[in-house]
This record gives sequence, structure tokens and C-alpha cells, in this order.
Amino acid sequence: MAEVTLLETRGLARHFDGLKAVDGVDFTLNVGEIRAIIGPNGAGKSTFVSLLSGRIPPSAGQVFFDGKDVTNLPAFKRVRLGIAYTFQITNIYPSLTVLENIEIAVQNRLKPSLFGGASEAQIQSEAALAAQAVGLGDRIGDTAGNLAYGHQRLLEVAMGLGLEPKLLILDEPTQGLSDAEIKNFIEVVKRVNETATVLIIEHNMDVVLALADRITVLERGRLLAEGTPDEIVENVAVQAAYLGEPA
Ligand SMILES: Nc1ncnc2c1ncn2[C@@H]1O[C@H](COP(=O)(O)OP(=O)(O)OP(=O)(O)O)[C@@H](O)[C@H]1O
Repeated sequence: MAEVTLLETRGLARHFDGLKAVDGVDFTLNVGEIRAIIGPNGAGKSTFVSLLSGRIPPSAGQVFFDGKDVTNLPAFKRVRLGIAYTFQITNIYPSLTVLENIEIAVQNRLKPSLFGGASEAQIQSEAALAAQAVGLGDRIGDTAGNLAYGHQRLLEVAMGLGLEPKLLILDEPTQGLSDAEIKNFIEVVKRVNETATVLIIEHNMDVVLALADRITVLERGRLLAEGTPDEIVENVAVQAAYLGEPA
């Protein structure tokens, strides 16, 4: 099947004073893939995806999504176009239930109005489906703040799914999860990928190798290498970039 571009960056850059956190990145992501972004600490991964989601503006360059130049669009408008981004830090409403948290995301997409928006029942059933997709189907009535950390991370993904994104960006989603939770998370991401393209920043190479169709390696704000997991594992420049990195 021919590959269709979902997201593209051209010369994308973000400088913080003198520091080139992202330094002229040309990047292409295809519809349907799971792409991992890896790189040593401080390589610019989080800054790069913040530029994609619109959380921060670029110093130079452009971002195209679904054929449109979205470089100057604020984050909430990119969400409406289909870019969902879960943060490194869990970003839930702790006093609300699991279902209510997801409903907020669904509502955001369906934009209910006094004049014939989505019904409460429709919002609720879509939220329940998203909860099921991440394995929280039997916890929809639980108060989010009382969930175990791993379940809160899953809730975040469910909130992302509630937006029905074309692209789901996950920034270090397995950080702080147990081995069993990580195993489950891998299955959740595969399920998510049945309907969405996935871009994942991940330090855990077992997760990267289990999920990624292709891997992009950043180093000092630049694109160091890109390829299949096999190609990246064998890439000498990538190995060198990781030398001296704590495991
Ligand atoms: N708001 C900011 N102000 C100043 N410097 C920043 C800011 N955000 C990021 N940086 C710097 O930009 C560089 C890239 O940071 P970034 O967080 O994007 O890297 P990363 O690859 O995600 O790192 P890690 O793997 O440790 O999360 C780092 O040197 C960081 O200190």
C-alpha cells in the first residue's frame, strides 16, 4: 500500500537563548505507523513533540498536518484537527471520576451546544468505550485521584482517545510503571494503533522494540538516524550517541 504522509516538519527549530534544543529537523510520519523517538537525555525529544502539538512556538521552520500548514495554530486548534498529546506529567482531574475525566475529552471534540450538540448519553457511551479500550472499563466510577499511578497513565491515554485523534503523541508513557503494567501498556498502544497513528517518546528500549515500526533518533536537537528497529539497533552512530548514557 502506498504510504500517506500524516505529519511533516521542515527545518523545525526551537532555541532557548543560545541553546538549540531542536535544530532544523525535517521529519515525516506516515498514516498508520507507530513511530518511536529516542535519543540521549536532553536530545530535544520533548521539545520536538511540544512543537508538533503547539504547546510551544518554533523559532523557525514549519509543521504540516494532514496536508495543512499548522505552524501558527494554537494547541487547541491542532487538537480539533486530530493531534492528541499526553503529557509527561499525569494530567487528570483528580476529584472527578474516570468516566467524567474522559467525558471532558469527548465533549471537547463533540462541542455540544444548546442548539443540538451531542447528547449526554452519546458523550457518556463514547467515554465508556475509551475506558474499555485501555482496560479501565470496570473502574469508570472510581475517583481518578484514587487510582494507582499506572491506572492514571492509562486514564490519560483514554482521555487522548476520547478526542478520536488521528495522531496520538505519548511522551514517556511507561515511566514509573511496573513490568506487568508496561506489558499491558504495550497491548493498549497496539489497540490504539488500530485507529490512530502513534508517536511515542520512550526510553525503555524493550517497549520501543515491541511497538515501533520505525525509530527516529535525535541527538543535540538534530536528526541522527531513522530506520526500522533492526537498522537502528545496528547503527554505529546511534550506539556512539548512547555511550556513557546511564541505562
Ligand atoms: N523551557 C525551556 N527553557 C530552557 N531550556 C529548555 C526548555 N525546555 C527544554 N530546554 C532545554 O532544551 C534541551 C532539550 O530538552 P528536551 O526536554 O526537549 O530533551 P529530551 O530529549 O526530551 O530530554 P529527556 O530525555 O531528558 O526528557 C535541554 O538541554 C533542556 O534543558
